[in-house]
Amino acid sequence: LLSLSSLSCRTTKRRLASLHFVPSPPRTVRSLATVTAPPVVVAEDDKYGRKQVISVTPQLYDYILSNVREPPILRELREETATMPGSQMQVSPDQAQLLAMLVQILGAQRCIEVGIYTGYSSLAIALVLPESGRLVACERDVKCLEIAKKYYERAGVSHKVDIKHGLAVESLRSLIQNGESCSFDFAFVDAEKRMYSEYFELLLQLVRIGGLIVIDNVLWHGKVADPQVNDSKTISLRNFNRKILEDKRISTSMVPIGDGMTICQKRADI
Ligand SMILES: C[S@@+](CC[C@H](N)C(=O)[O-])C[C@H]1O[C@@H](n2cnc3c(N)ncnc32)[C@H](O)[C@@H]1O
Repeated sequence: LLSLSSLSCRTTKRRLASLHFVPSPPRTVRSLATVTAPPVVVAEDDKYGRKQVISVTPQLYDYILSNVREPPILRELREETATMPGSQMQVSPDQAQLLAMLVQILGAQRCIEVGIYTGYSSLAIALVLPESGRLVACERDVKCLEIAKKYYERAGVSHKVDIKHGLAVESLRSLIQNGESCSFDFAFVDAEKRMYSEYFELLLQLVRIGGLIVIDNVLWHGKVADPQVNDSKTISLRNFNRKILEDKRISTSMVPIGDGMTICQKRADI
């Protein structure tokens, strides 16, 4: 989804105002990318311990993308989706690569996705699942599903994807009612932002101990860190992030990739 590099200049400038650039403060984010300043910032105050932090400028983000191995079928889907009228955000190629890596590291057999859209992230997951693996993928929009199904077919992974058409919360509840609790290795959440807490609670039942729940958009275009922004989605995400931080049932890491992803692992002692 939205790269941090494409945060609005207003938000980004505010975020960067407390930081000291080397060698000199940029006037805009674009000037960082195209003129002189390197994408390295050093925090000035003790709070950050003068730590060096990489800021992902457009130039650096181009470089990151040039180092992503994106399968041609995924690239085609991404490009077709981007040209659709009113197109929504897909995960970015670097995010898709990370999701695929996590699935492979886990040796996952059973995965869940909440929010397929046209299928970019779900296809990235299905491509790396073993032949015996299954991805239960939830989506309410039938038109998006048509595109996703077309690409699952073309990629030869249709047999690995079990589409649940409808509201995701209902699909997740019916999996629990069918006795599938603790049977999934990996879950990815990228649907209605105000429902994240509900998705998370249901997925925590469905995922096994040691399994992962990955949540997208946790930085919400930087708005979660801006006290001036208080719309309902931003407040929900802020509350969700706090809830995750305090939740002793999981280990967690917030990763500033794409629009921000939190990786949670279900702990043994819940
Ligand atoms: C940001 S898009 C997902 C993008 C997708 N992960 C990708 O990388 O291409 C969010 C999707 O969630 C779906 N969605 C939103 N609310 C939903 C709900 N309550 N139940 C099921 N799907 C939902 C939307 O229709 C939309 O397709």
